Amino acid sequence: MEKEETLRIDNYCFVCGKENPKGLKAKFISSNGKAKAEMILYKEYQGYSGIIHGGIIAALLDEACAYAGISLGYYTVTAEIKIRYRKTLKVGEKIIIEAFAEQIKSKLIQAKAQIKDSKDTIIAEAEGKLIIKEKIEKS
Ligand SMILES: CCCCCCCC(=O)SCCNC(=O)CCNC(=O)[C@H](O)C(C)(C)COP(=O)(O)OP(=O)(O)OC[C@H]1O[C@@H](n2cnc3c(N)ncnc32)[C@H](O)[C@@H]1OP(=O)(O)O
Repeated sequence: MEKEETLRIDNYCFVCGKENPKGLKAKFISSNGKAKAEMILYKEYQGYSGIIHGGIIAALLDEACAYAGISLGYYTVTAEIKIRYRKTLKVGEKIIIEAFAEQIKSKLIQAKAQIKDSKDTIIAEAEGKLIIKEKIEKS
């Protein structure tokens, strides 16, 4: 049987990679199944004029879910993610991205994430199903 490829982090993740010059460079902090990041998205990430592209919002929510899963000690891949876009996000607004994850089966982590603006208004929410690929070895 073919051996499964291991997941590697090489700092080039489009959302969080410090070395990806074209990435979003989001800085997540995470522990105990929770993840959080704050950032501002500029014009480079808009769709319609002045409004951040929904695909970028989805990527941030997905990443937040993954970080929440990582903080439980697992590398995962996203099997499913459902996004609810509640308000448009304006270019240049500060946002807070938060996620919460829990392991509900041996290979399945369920995660919820949301993005709020600085007035605490929910911009978008997500529910994700993450499949555990491997346990993170502590170095
Ligand atoms: C720091 C960097 C962070 C980066 C974060 C990036 C996040 C991402 O973008 S990940 C990339 C995008 N996602 C992917 O590429 C995933 C591609 N899809 C796949 O690899 C597969 O379809 C995969 C692994 C999701 C499911 O594979 P499949 O062969 O169907 O599942 P399998 O391995 O047999 O099953 C595993 C378990 O998961 C369950 N499962 C699979 N899919 C689902 C689902 N949609 N809902 C619920 N459970 C599911 C199965 O039922 C099974 O459970 P059990 O062991 O209890 O029977």
